[in-house]
Formats: sequence, structure tokens, C-alpha cells
Amino acid sequence: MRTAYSVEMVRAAERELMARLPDGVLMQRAAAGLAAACADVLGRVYGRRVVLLVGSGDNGADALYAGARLARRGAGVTAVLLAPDRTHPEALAALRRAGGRTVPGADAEEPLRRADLVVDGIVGIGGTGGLRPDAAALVDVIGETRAAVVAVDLPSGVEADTGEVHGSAVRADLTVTFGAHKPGLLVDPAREYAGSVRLVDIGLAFPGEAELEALQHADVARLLPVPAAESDKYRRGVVGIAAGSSRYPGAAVLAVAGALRGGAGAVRYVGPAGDAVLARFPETLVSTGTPEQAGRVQAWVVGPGAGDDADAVAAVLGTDVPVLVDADGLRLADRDAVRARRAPTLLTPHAGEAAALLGVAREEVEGARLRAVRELAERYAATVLLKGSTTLVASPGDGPVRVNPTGTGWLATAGSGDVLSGLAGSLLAAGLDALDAGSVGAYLHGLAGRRAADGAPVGAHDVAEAVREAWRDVTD
Ligand SMILES: NC(=O)C1=CN([C@@H]2O[C@H](COP(=O)(O)OP(=O)(O)OC[C@H]3O[C@@H](n4cnc5c(N)ncnc54)[C@H](O)[C@@H]3O)[C@@H](O)[C@H]2O)[C@@H](O)CC1
Ligand SMILES: Nc1ncnc2c1ncn2[C@@H]1O[C@H](COP(=O)(O)OP(=O)(O)O)[C@@H](O)[C@H]1O
Ligand SMILES: [K+]
Repeated sequence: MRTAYSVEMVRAAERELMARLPDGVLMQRAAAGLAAACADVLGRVYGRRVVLLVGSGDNGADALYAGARLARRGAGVTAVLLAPDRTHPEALAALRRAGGRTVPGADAEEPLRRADLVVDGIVGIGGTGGLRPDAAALVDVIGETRAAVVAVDLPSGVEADTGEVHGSAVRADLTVTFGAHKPGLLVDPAREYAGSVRLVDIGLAFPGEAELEALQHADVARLLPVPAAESDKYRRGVVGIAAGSSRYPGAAVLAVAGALRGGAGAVRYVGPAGDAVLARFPETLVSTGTPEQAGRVQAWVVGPGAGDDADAVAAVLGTDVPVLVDADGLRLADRDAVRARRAPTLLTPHAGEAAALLGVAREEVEGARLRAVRELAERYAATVLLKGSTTLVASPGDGPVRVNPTGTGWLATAGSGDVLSGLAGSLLAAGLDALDAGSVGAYLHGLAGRRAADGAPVGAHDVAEAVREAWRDVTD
């Protein structure tokens, strides 16, 4: 499991460790890791031009110490001091001893334009609010240079704890982060500013719960349902799909396609698109009545392409088995009925649907995904999977939010969400809890999207077909 910790927890871990170590050791560990990463980016250090952007805190000090190491290896290092009278004195002295020179912020433009590498030490986890105007002006200049950009701990200007970006922020090719990932490095929009991320271990230990968790192959492999010797189709779980309408029969077909690949022993379909489903998937158990009249299932998926069938949504919410609500179902679901449920409920909105549920603009959800997903989980007392460029899964309470690491923009294609709802619903029926079903479903779905796309556009049915390959990738 990859984890990300809040600034508060990073600070606590740092205090605990610093109390046991001589002064400056942590910063030297950070600087050594940073300098090594910069050297990797440069390829050859000797003779290269490096510009350090140095703010007034320890983030700037990390940049200065790393710059000193690069200067000793023959790089020409210029430190741009944003607050010359508040720069970390020892770090500044170290850079000067190594032969580095300094310029005030006002003279940054010329060295920046000639730089091979820019090291962003403006601000790290001590940042509050958007970048100040002098720093923001530098960000614009960096954007116009040809230099590679390495961010120290975080790209300056992004919010470490939330992934929100208010105003300008540095766009890095690489972010070298210390001690632990910060949530902002894993959640868009900030994640996009970070480029690739390298974690430098400086010895911090984290006794408490992470803010974010990202499943890895081994975690998913451990959670996937595998039939035992005595399994039969009922013991493996039956998933019911109440989806599709005469207008959108395809949503039913795609949800069933996902469900058939999710590990349940059987897929039961209820709704008006039975013929279309059977034509594509003859193994589906189709009934024409209402969800209550269908046989027993271990989990329901309701909503994809469902149009205005509020009765089906209410019927499914009234059952005592786990329920996944997607798409139209989210609009039709009564919040009190969701809150009153005893069995697990998994809601799977995209940003637009989440915005409608929260009564805010879509951009607000996209700009503050972590806040939105936690807020929805509280309001509905349900597990919520927020889809999109960063897919997040949150259960009510303070536990870690799962962030999906496998997504790809190729999944942004009509119907791929229907595949995900069938897949995650199938995992629910197979016995995974809502947080696991949502995050494992998103993980496989993302991998399947990459597999199916392989650099070219895909349709949702291609994604469904590739789920089997994704499953094998994970369990290999
Ligand atoms: N916490 C840890 O475990 C470690 C932290 N280290 C470094 O220390 C950093 C944290 O240092 P600090 O606590 O000194 O904080 P920072 O250096 O991140 O930022 C604080 C300084 O930035 C200025 N600032 C704040 N918000 C700003 C904004 N919006 N625009 C422009 N300037 C702004 C403030 O005036 C303040 O002086 C980390 O990000 C990391 O780089 C490392 O040296 C190693 C260990
Ligand atoms: N930019 C993106 N990057 C990665 N995944 C994305 C992106 N945009 C959408 N997705 C994924 O594609 C799927 C689309 O689902 P959804 O929006 O419900 O579409 P539909 O209703 O057409 O099925 C979701 O799994 C979502 O996470
Ligand atoms: K930084």
C-alpha cells in the first residue's frame, strides 16, 4: 500500500525524530536525496547551469544545501533569494562556500532563461494560501524557459493536504518529496503539477493512520475473490443489475459486461433491456419484473442508464444487501433512504453528479476532490467513489481515503462508468466491503483501460473485455 500523510502528521513525525538526532541531520538527508535526483535529471553535473529558487523557510534551505552539493560537483549554481534577509543562514553559507552565487528575486530572469535545471525551493509544507506575487511572477518565467524543473518536497503553490491549487503554482518535471507522500502529490489538480514523484526516505515513522492510501498490485491480489474447491455459483455471489431503459439499453449491457468480469458467480439482470443483454451475454439470468420479484442476490447495482425509474432505485435501496448506486440512480435516490440503510452502500458519482448532490458547481468538485468525496460520504453515510482524473473512494469517518493509481484519460469514454459499476457491484456480491469493492474495481478498471487502449482510443466494451487481462496482471 502506498500512503500519503497530512502536513500535521509529517511535522509530528519530524519532531519525534529530530529529538533523537543531532541538529541538521534530517535536512542533510533531504538535501542528499534531492541533489542525487537533480544529478539524475541533469545526466552530467559538471558545467551545467542550475538555478535555485529559495524562499525563506526550510524548503529553501533544502534547495541551498542540494545546490552546494551540485556546485561541488562542478555545476554553476545561482540561488535566487526571494527573501534575502530571511534566508536560512547556514544553508546560504554552505552554498557560498561551495562556490555558488546569489541574486535577488528582481534579477532572476536572466539566470532562469539560461538555466539547464531549476530547483523550486520557494515553499514546501509551510505554504499557506496561493503564492505571493513575487513568487508567482517567477513561476511565469519558469514556464517560459527550456530548463527541467525539480520541485523540493512539493511544487510551490499547491496545497499539500488537499491537492487544491489556488492561483499560480510551479509545474515540475519531477518532485522530490521527503519522508512521506503528501496528499496533494496524489490528487489532481496538484498531482499534475508535480510531474513524476520521487520519495526520499529520511527515516520518519508514522504511527497513525494515513490520510490517503493507494492500492498496489499485491494489495489487490490479496483482496480479489478466488473460488474455493467447494464454491458454486451461489456461494461465489450473485450480483443483480437494475439498469438500462428503452432509451439506454447499452448501459445495461455494459454494466452486465463489467459484472461478468468481477468475480461473482452469476449476474442477474432486471429491467427493460433484457433482450439486448441476452443477445450479448446469454449467461445472464434475466427477469422482467421488479427488483423485489427477482431471485435472491448478494448485491445490487442500480442506476446506469436507468432513466426515471425511481421505483427500482427505491426498491433496491430497501433491500438488506450491499447496493451500488450510479448515474441516474444518484439523482433518484432518496438521501434519507440511503442513510437509513444497514447494509453497505457505494455511490459512484462523476464530478458532475457529485456537484449536483452537493449543490455546488462541477469545477468546485474538480478543484477540491478530497473535500468533496469526504463531504458526500458524511452526508449520505455511505461509501463514495468519486470518478475522474483522480478517482477517490471514501467511507464516512476519518479513515484513509483510497486514491486510485491506475487511471488513464482513455477511460473518459461513454459507458466506461457503466462497466465500472458492474465490476465493483460484482466485487460487492463476492463479499468485498464497499471501500475495497470500490477501490479494487477502480484499480482493475484503470488497468483494463490502459491495457485496452495501449495508446489508442477505446470503447467501453473494450475496457470490459480487458478486465480479465488486468486481473491476470495483478495476480501474476
Ligand atoms: N518536515 C520535515 O520532516 C522536513 C522538512 N524539510 C523541509 O522543510 C520544509 C518545511 O519548511 P518550513 O516549515 O520552514 O516551511 P516552508 O519552507 O515550506 O515555507 C515557509 C516559508 O515560506 C513562506 N511562505 C508561506 N506561504 C507562502 C506563499 N503562499 N507564498 C510565498 N511564500 C510563502 C513563509 O514566509 C515561510 O517563511 C519542507 O517542505 C521540506 O522541504 C526537510 O528539510 C527535511 C525534513
Ligand atoms: N481524465 C480522466 N482520467 C482518468 N479516468 C477518467 C478521466 N475521466 C473519466 N475517467 C474515468 O472514466 C469513467 C467514466 O465514467 P462516467 O463519467 O460515469 O461515464 P459514463 O457515464 O459515460 O459511463 C470513470 O471510471 C472515470 O473515473
Ligand atoms: K517547493
